[in-house]
Amino acid sequence: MLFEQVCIIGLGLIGASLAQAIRDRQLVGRLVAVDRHAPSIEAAIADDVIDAGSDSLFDVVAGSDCIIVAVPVKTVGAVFKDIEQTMRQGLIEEDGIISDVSSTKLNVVEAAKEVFKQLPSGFVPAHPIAGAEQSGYNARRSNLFVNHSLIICELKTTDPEAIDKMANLWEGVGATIMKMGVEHHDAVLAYTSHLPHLLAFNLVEQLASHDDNMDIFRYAAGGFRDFTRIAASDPVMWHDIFIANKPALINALDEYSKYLSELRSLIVNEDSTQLLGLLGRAQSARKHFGHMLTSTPYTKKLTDPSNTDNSMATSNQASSAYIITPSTTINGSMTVPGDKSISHRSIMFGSLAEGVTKVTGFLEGEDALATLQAFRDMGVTIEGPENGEVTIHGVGINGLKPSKTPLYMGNSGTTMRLLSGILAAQPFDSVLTGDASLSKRPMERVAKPLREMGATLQTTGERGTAPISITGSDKRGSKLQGITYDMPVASAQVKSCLLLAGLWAEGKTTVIQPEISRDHTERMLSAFGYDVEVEGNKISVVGGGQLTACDIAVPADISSAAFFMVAAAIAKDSEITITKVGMNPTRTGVIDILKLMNADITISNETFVGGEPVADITIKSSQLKGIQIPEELVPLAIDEFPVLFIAASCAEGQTLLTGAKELRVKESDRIAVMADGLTQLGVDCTVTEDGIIIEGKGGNNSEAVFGGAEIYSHHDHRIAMSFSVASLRASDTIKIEGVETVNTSFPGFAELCNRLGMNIEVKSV
Ligand SMILES: O=C(O)C1=C[C@@H](OP(=O)(O)O)[C@@H](O)[C@H](O)C1
Ligand SMILES: C=C(OP(=O)(O)O)C(=O)O
Repeated sequence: MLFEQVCIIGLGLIGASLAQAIRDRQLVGRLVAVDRHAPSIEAAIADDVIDAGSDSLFDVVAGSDCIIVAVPVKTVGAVFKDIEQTMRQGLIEEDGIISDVSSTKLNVVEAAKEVFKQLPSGFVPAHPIAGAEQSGYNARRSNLFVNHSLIICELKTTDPEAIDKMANLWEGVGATIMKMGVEHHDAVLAYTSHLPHLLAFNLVEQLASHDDNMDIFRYAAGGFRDFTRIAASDPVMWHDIFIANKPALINALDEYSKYLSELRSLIVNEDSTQLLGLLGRAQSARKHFGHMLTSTPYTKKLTDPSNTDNSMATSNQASSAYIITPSTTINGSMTVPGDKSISHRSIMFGSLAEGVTKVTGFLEGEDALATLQAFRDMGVTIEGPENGEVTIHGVGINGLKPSKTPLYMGNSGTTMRLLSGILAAQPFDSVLTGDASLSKRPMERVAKPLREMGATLQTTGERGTAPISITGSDKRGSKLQGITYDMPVASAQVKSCLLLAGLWAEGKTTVIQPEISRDHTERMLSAFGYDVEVEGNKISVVGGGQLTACDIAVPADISSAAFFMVAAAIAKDSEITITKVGMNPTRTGVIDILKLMNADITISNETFVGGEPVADITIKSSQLKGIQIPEELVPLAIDEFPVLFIAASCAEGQTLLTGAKELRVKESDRIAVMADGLTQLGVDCTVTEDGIIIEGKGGNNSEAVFGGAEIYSHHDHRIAMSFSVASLRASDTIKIEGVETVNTSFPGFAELCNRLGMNIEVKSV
């Protein structure tokens, strides 16, 4: 039993629901209640909700080790006086718990100070974020608090044990505990609850006072009804709350008036770009705030987006799994989603350009959506995405505004590293955060050269990792300087970060890459009319130029196509054609490697779309052989190695990969994680410092190579998709946990696999 006897004062909706919830779950020894309204007490006794009750505290309180005050805020002070007297009379212990459920907290704490002089050590101010338009004993619901937050305001004077006990009681009735300071509580509630209620009452009042109010109400459709639902709440209660939380509410109201008059002038001036920007930002913030809070994907449907404050999911929780039963062949013609690298850059360049950029084929996956959201947060008006179409109203090279909140990059290394370059050059400060996987990836590789350019930024994570905190040039007082940087690793992200910073730097910024890496930044700079000098592995830009909007057609992503290329090659009697795939020569390493492994690949319909080569790729069942992978191909196939390891397992003989240390710092350590999974599936492999040796089990495409296993994705989309492909040569079921991450680059992956002949069942876990 949590308490011997709990005494609830006030059997309104909250008090009665709490009593019923405690009773149903048998959490305490005895339950008594006080209410001035005798019928409520009588009913509660008759319904066996309480053991005893009265209209006077003095009749029933004796022996209570916990008192919960659930009366209107205005009367809390008077109730405290009664409680103080019962203490003095020795009816209850002085160190017993006294708690409340009031919507405002500063006034409750003040009232307690006034009555008790010294705040009792058992005083635990609490507030359940739950309610309904109905009030009174008869509206009670035993499940009212399930999955709702309960805020405890911690006071220095409160005994931590008392806080724990109250937290246990509320958890017992299903609530999720949150803790915050008293002032903060009142300010937060003023914005999230009190202001919306006030506005709802106000709008109904405004419409009701029109002469033609009946017509207005008769024709008022969903908008009015939705917006004003809460105006049906108890006026006395809300009157008391508004007065009790006056300072914080007035503050919120003043800010609201400012926003409203700005919105008014946008309409008066018919300023479409700004108006659309404001509405678009608000829409996406409303759509995504739940995802941001819970660190769940943008593309995942939340059951009740308005209710996410109650489900503080941790970002690395696996929420869905693939259960894959073996299949043997895969056939058909298909397209895969848009290129991730190009989609990111289309938003970045479009935002920084003068004019309107129209993007088609945009990848509506988590990573690219994180980039899009970040630029919206920095004041850019972006329409869409709708069927891959995005319209970006560029703000010009100096038009970004500081985000009001830290910029959340989700799982996307590309977003974080490229944005670091852009933001290091802005006049304002920024903070960049990411999910648990991104927060482990090295960020000093961009921070260090940016500092050489004169930027001020810190990787505030444990080991040179995110969050990244960037100080704007206004505070720093100097512009970035162009540098020549010899890159220690062949990374397109580092290269792009520095070239982007170079757009604002004084003089020339040159990056020298040890090996060729993807060149989408260079190509897109040219497409937006910015001069880029490319001499072999040396790329330079001169700061101070402008970007001019242009239309971008994003080709299909060869990194996504790679899964189906390997799938068709390792399966029997299979043939797949993937149409309009981006064939940028800095990305086609996967084709070269598969060809060296003897894969039957044909390229057709070669053409150019928006400055990038594209073609159809046809691949048939192949007798693959193991090879030593040429090191110069590594950066050109960097994201395709997980699935190439599946191909190597199905090849005849050994495959040796070297010079691929970079794989260890992707969304997961792709060498270690793939090796673990392959071993689980029965493939021999040896991990080396910069690569892997895989003993192919090859031979006949009709024979199984892999057994069954349960594999964890480690929050890495490419790991999840690669092991899915293995099911085409597996003898048993492969279960992959944590597949929600597939949405970062390939929404619709499982559906497409199934259409082509595989057996993937998606399960929520
Ligand atoms: O610039 C880009 O768009 C990317 C570059 C590569 O990363 P590195 O630059 O770290 O190799 C790649 O792995 C990533 O998926 C996308
Ligand atoms: C490494 C990848 O992406 P990023 O670095 O952008 O997270 C990837 O998509 O495989």
